[in-house]
Amino acid sequence: MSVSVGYLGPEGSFTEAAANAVLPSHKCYPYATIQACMAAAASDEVDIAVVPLENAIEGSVNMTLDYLIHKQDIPIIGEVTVPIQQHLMVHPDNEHIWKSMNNIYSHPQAIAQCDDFITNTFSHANIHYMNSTSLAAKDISENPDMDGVAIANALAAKKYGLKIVQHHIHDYDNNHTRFVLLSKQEQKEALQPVRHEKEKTTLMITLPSDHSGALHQVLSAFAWRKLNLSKIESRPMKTGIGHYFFIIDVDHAMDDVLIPGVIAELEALGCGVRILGSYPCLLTETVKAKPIPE
Ligand SMILES: O=C(O)C(=O)Cc1ccccc1
Repeated sequence: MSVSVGYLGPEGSFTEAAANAVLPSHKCYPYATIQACMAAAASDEVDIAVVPLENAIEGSVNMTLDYLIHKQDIPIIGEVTVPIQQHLMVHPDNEHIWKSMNNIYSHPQAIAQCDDFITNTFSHANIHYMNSTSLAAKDISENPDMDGVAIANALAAKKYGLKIVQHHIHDYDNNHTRFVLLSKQEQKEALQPVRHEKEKTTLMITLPSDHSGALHQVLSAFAWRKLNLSKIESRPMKTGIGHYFFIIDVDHAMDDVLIPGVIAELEALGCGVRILGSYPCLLTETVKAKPIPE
């Protein structure tokens, strides 16, 4: 059965590439912002939303995390990590004058991933933050007089007929972004053909106020059960200085014993616990091998 998939558009974004990599045979629909894409999944306009959550160079995509925490409780049903290559591209009319152009357009994460390159090569330029890298590429392609360059991926350059003038301009080689799949349904059928390496559970935890050693006790609840944590991050509760949620990724699927045991222990400490999802870490290159003929 085919499902509908929303992604941060327009076509040619990194998010579209991630969505196509894991759900290649499903229809994908572009949304102008991360929030609009998540809202589409919350209102059942699409079955699954694919949005960026974390980048190896720049850290969390706070927009995504905060929407999940504060706006809509849409479970994480899968994650996929993909390599990210940033390139500098211009309208073909401007191929030979790109160094003198005065405006750089891209998504804030892409701008941040290329900070050294921008500082060294474009210190004179104005930076324009766009909703996505592909929107930046599209705008440049439609406006040769914009006096600008875009930072985006090779797919966007191809799709919008732009000329890549500098390849691989991200500051660190190992540039990866982790995208999450969000859905109100489990979507077992859609995900069943996609191989995965392991499972994770993401929890949002609030500490009891003014309780010394509370975070230490929270971490002990995972430690003595030998549950490995792959991420811990604090995000503001937005209720006052010093009020934080902790978002914790556990390298373990929701089960009947260990994770419920942790949650019960944390609640006994006075913590609030919300499960943001328990989900497979999907592998991109693989759609399940064809069955061997009998
Ligand atoms: O702007 C895009 O193309 C996105 O999909 C968001 C993004 C930006 C930079 C790195 C990874 C994802």
